[in-house]
Amino acid sequence: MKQLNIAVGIIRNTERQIFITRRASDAHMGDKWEFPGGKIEQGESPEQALVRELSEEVGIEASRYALYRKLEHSFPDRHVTLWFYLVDAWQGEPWGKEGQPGEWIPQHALKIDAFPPANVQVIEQLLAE
Ligand SMILES: Nc1nc2c([nH]c(=O)n2[C@H]2C[C@H](O)[C@@H](COP(=O)(O)OP(=O)(O)OP(=O)(O)O)O2)c(=O)[nH]1
Ligand SMILES: [Mg+2]
Repeated sequence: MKQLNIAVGIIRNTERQIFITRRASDAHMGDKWEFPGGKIEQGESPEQALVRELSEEVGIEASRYALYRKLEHSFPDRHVTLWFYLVDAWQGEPWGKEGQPGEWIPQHALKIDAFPPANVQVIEQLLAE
């Protein structure tokens, strides 16, 4: 079975809004909302992958981040380890650089069902803050 390590950014502004993006219809977990991020490549640290993915996907240069939660999830075809980082300082303004929809949403308004099942516990943690 495929084993993937994924670095993910929970980009939060001073108004406690979080920037989320929508996965492409034809991707794994298509049409689900996500925290931007992607695969940690060979030789990369999770932090390096985080900074690279946020630059590629939403056009920001992350400058302050801390590990918020690490979760494992088995999908029918793959096992993923997700490293969720809270990102609270960056340069630039996030946008859907790869053509994906993106929006700021109040932290307390996150919807568990809108995200992949691997995200349940991290969304619960954010909602409980
Ligand atoms: N980015 C992101 N991926 C998530 C989240 N929750 C979740 O289950 N995933 C899963 C979906 C995918 O199987 C995997 C992320 O892979 P990805 O498709 O974003 O990988 P990537 O950006 O490197 O893109 P590529 O190699 O396909 O071009 O993690 C999430 O909140 N954010
Ligand atoms: Mg990605």
